[in-house]
Amino acid sequence: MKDYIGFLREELAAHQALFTQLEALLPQISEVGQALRDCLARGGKILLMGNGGSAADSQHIAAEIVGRYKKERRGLPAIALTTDTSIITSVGNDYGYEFIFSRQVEALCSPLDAVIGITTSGNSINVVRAIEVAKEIGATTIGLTGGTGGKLAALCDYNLVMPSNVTARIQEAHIFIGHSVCDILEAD
Ligand SMILES: O=C(CO)[C@@H](O)[C@H](O)[C@H](O)[C@H](O)COP(=O)(O)O
Ligand SMILES: [Zn+2]
Repeated sequence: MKDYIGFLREELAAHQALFTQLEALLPQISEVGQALRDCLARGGKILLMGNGGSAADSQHIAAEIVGRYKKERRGLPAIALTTDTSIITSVGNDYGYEFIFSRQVEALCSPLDAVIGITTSGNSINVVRAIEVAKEIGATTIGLTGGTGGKLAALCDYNLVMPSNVTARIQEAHIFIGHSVCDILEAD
């Protein structure tokens, strides 16, 4: 019987190498956590978006914030812009897929808010457009990307660029960051 252990060992080694490099990003992760605390303290909310696995990450992080991560506390305001299939299909159908997030930012975002775009390439056009609209509104903008950071890197107030070109590895690091900022949001 064929086994996959050699392959898995390589995947694990690549994951571990990336996580070792995350040490260098801890100051930036801390800053983003503080920016999100400031957003909530001034009465803002957190909007998140991404495609595919990053859509799942957006929902996962919003659920931690609205519900509970580790601590008993009041619910905090966060919305994943990836969940309303009526909005996504109508805006996608009537205006185009590239507008599915920007239209929601236009409708829901205030200058008090923070908007988090999650894209491993940094180039998903629907995320890029949404961040552009968030900037016009005056919200705090945060990009979680990989590789070179793509188009998003030039746009956001805070850019967390994972030092990898492999989508799966970048996503694994993104969810570590999502959990880390939840830790910071729940800190005393
Ligand atoms: O989860 C994965 C791959 O691990 C995929 O669903 C992946 O998220 C999709 O291909 C996305 O469309 C990639 O978009 P992006 O990360 O470049 O913005
Ligand atoms: Zn994935």
